[in-house]
Amino acid sequence: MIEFIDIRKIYHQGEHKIVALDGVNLHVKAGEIFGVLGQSGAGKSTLIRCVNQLEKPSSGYVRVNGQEITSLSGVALRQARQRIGMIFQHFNLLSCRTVAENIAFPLEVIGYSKLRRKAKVEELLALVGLEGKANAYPAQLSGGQKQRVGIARALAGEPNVLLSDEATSALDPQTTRSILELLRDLNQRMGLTILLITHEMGVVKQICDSVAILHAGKVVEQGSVSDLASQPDSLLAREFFPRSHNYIPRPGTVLATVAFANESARNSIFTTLTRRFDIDVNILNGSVETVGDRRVGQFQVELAGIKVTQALEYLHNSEYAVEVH
Ligand SMILES: Nc1ncnc2c1ncn2[C@@H]1O[C@H](COP(=O)(O)OP(=O)(O)OP(=O)(O)O)[C@@H](O)[C@H]1O
Repeated sequence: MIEFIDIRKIYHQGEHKIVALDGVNLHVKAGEIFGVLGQSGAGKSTLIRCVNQLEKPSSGYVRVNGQEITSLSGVALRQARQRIGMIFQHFNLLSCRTVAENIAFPLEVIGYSKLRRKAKVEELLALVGLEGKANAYPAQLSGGQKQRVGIARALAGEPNVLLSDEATSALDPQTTRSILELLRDLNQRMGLTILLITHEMGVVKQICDSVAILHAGKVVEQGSVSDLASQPDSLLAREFFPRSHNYIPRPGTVLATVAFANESARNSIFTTLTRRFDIDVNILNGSVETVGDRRVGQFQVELAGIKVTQALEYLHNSEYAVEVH
């Protein structure tokens, strides 16, 4: 659906060269919610803006809906962009236009008649839960309502791809959750492919199917969120399950991280280890998170007893991932 092929982007500032993207290869599959996570300056905005050509890559290609968008210009680019909606951190609404007029704006540009615009705006208002707000101005809306207008406007041209540029970063946690729920709902009901950039782990946790972690213009990890979260040594798991590095194993004990991606497994494992291998299990730290429809967890444990090696082997051979420190 969206393919980034060896994308490099270099900005020139006087004598200085800033390498914002350094050989990015990614594949966003149709119908998924794909998150790009990274710290400030990692290159996230540059990357997402390459999809609709708000930024031209210095080299490499971007394919959207099977079409190489990087080679398009003029009318062909405008038509391709119609299939790609975008929402922004600060909503980018026109303050002098009502909600209905903001949503109708892209429809005016593509030449819808007044009657068709009215019907489409009503449909979009209902879709984002803003019935009754057609005549309000942006200044009269809450942040969450403004983003709903942004989403309705982005969907006006009936895109099959939605780009989200830190769309919830300016919102409080509860509003963030409701906007993410709306995005998930649109993704499921309309089969909308969503590419979002964020610096918030909570966003990835709540709605992303896949994730790429960007660092200094390079992808340093990518994959399915639940797979990465259940690998003890992935960067994503390190973020999901912060570890304490203060534990010094007591003599004769082994310090290990045990990860799992199946909640029913967790309940009995430490009891099983104790009974089966006659070892002591001291849980030092750990938690369980909901990731998509899976419960994923990690525990740091201290193991003591003669059969610790056998217990670790048992874990390795079952549905746990284990890292011994
Ligand atoms: N128009 C520009 N001219 C020069 N340098 C730029 C330009 N846009 C971005 N950069 C630089 O490119 C790098 C990547 O910036 P980008 O905005 O893509 O990162 P980001 O991960 O989105 O950061 P943030 O989360 O702070 O928005 C940074 O070093 C930034 O300073």
